Amino acid sequence: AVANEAGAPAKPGEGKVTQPVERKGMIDTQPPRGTRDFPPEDMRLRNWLFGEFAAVSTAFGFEQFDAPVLESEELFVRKAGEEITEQLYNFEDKGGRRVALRPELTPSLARLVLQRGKQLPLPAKWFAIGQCWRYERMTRGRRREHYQWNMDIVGVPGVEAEAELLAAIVMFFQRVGLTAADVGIKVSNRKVLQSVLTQYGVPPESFAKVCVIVDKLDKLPREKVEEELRALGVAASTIDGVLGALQLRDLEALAALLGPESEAVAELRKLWELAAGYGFQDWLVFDPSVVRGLAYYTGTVFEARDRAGQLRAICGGGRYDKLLATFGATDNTPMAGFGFGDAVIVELLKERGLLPAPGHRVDDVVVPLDGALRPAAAGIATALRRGGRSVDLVLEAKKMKWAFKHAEKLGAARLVLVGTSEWERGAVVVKDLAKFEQKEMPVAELTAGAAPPPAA
Ligand SMILES: OCc1cccc(Br)n1
Repeated sequence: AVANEAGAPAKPGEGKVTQPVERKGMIDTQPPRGTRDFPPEDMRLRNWLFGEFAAVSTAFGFEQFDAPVLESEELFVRKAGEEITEQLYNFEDKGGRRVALRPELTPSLARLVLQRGKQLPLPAKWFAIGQCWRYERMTRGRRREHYQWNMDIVGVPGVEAEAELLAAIVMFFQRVGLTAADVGIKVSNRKVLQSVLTQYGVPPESFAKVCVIVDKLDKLPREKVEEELRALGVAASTIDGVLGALQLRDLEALAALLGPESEAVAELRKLWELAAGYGFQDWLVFDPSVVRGLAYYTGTVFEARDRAGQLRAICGGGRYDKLLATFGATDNTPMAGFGFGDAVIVELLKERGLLPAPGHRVDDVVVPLDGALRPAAAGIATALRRGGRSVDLVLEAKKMKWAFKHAEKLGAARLVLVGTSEWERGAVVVKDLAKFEQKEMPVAELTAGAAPPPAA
């Protein structure tokens, strides 16, 4: 810890960095609790995964945005008892401001939409890939950060938006080699729960809290859920009615329960019809027990799970038409979106043997065989780089044998040797490491593809 003047460990907020204490031994080289490093071999996998996220988002015509990881705490203070807000990574900064590391991206999106107001052409289709945080007591040893891919559609009231979002999720799964036999997407609609609660006379203001509690059904024993509902004032008979509705497993039974005028039934039927058009109906499972744990969902909700049910949700999302109103907006703007974390998907791909192992490789290794030729070698490397090649320029005096092994280790296609006698003839030696051929080549030929240097 950094000591303050008195030499005592600095207390939170007193973190003034003064004279570094005399260090006894090595610093702790591990990252902070609950966080991960991404050394190159892990960063290559992360770049591959994020590349797939971005490729799908682009295929759907979405634009990328980002916002600070640090947000005002007020963006996330909600009174619905959600785990995500109870584990907020929040603190007071040195200016006395209440701030938080974002636990999700949706509130930041809402803030940007409000910031733009009428200037934002609708519908807006935005995506982001951002690090999100939670502060969980390490008793459960779970991570405190993850990266989340979000896609959101602003300004489309119909389930056409949700169908497009589900199509993007399915395209991602297909791109990485998963099938509808591996993954199912459970779909429901919070209006199911809303209708049942209304039938039992539960006041609308309890709706969000009831959803957050009912969402715990697949994590907590039923009696614990019933206890939390009772504490909310939900009568035992209502709980039986609610839990009974959540056991339904087809739309016809739901229509029988909620009646032919039910909005939930109409929206779900429309969604299935659109899914058939896209061709991903096989991925969908109607499951009214899906409510999701975020208070602000108002309509469709969905989550993707491995069909074996061994893992936590791969991704989840839904419609949240009233979020802007909770931030003070006067008119409601329809919004729908999903969040897709970077952890469960990697576990699933690893289990299925679908995880790529992208290696580090370069196109060319350039090595001067004499120190006097180092400027020449640098010029060749620059020309090759301008021509789009990735080039490892050997920076120290090395023998050919070492350079050869180094080029092999880097998976290089060519080893370019800059030697005195060849250089005098305006040439270099190029070893093709795939064909095991070697030939002398004029520098002009080797660097022919190079773009001219930028105009001075
Ligand atoms: O999905 C909940 C969540 C939020 C922030 C960080 C982590 Br790890 N997990």
